Amino acid sequence: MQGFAWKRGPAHWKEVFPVANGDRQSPIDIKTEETKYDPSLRPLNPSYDPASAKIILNNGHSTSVEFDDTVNKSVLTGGPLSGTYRLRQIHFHWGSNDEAGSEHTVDGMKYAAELHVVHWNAEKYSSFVEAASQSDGLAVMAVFLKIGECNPQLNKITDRLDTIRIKGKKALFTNFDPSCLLPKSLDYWTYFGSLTVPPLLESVIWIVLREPISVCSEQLAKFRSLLSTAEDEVACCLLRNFRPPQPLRGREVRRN
Ligand SMILES: NS(=O)(=O)c1ccc(S(=O)(=O)NCc2cccs2)s1
Ligand SMILES: [Zn+2]
Repeated sequence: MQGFAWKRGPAHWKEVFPVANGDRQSPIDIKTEETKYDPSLRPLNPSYDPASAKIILNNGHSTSVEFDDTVNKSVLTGGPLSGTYRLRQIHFHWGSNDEAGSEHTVDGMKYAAELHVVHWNAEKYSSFVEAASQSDGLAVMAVFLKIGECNPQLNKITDRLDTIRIKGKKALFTNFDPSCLLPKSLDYWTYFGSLTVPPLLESVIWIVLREPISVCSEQLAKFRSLLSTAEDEVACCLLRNFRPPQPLRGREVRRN
């Protein structure tokens, strides 16, 4: 059934995952005038070991780089977080053209794409799956990709996509520190939300960086050339994979 919900798109996810209508769903539109400065928020402290990177994968819904999360080798601390969150994977969201593709929006503005750096609370929970069902289980750092200059760091990912075009394909991918995809400033907005894909679990502390990184059309075209279909299926390109903004339901968005 999950595959069916996926295929019919975000508007139908509530038929299989009723939490889609929950009161802490993601993404959201960030209305900058309504964000609240919080002096208790600390600087973000990502600390990643490039040796943690393991594989690059096409799961049919996005492309991800998966990391070794069996030990605290690559972690995120600081910011709004209590304790140490372990790096699990990174992935991207994009659209069918350069005018849309991000999941979060800023005062209604869509960026061309969005990078998600996914971490889990390994201090409190014994596995990623357990953490993913807890209100403080996951921490996802979101980075906007703004159309402009080609991003040489992003080429480390886009140059490998032709080897994982088909859904389910994976390839070795190591010696990669995702900090190379972060902007100069680590200033952020933060709010309590959810996974933006099924099962839409409301277990994510979102940390949205305010400064975007650049991406060019040619690099985005490589993401769109990935297939959402497996070897034995009629080929279908993964042209878009972003969920639109969801109701804020009274939540506060804080900034450092
Ligand atoms: N867009 S997003 O950052 O909200 C993510 C998308 C996929 C994520 S995952 O790879 O961590 N799996 C999430 C899970 C699947 C089953 C139990 S949890 S996180
Ligand atoms: Zn995501």
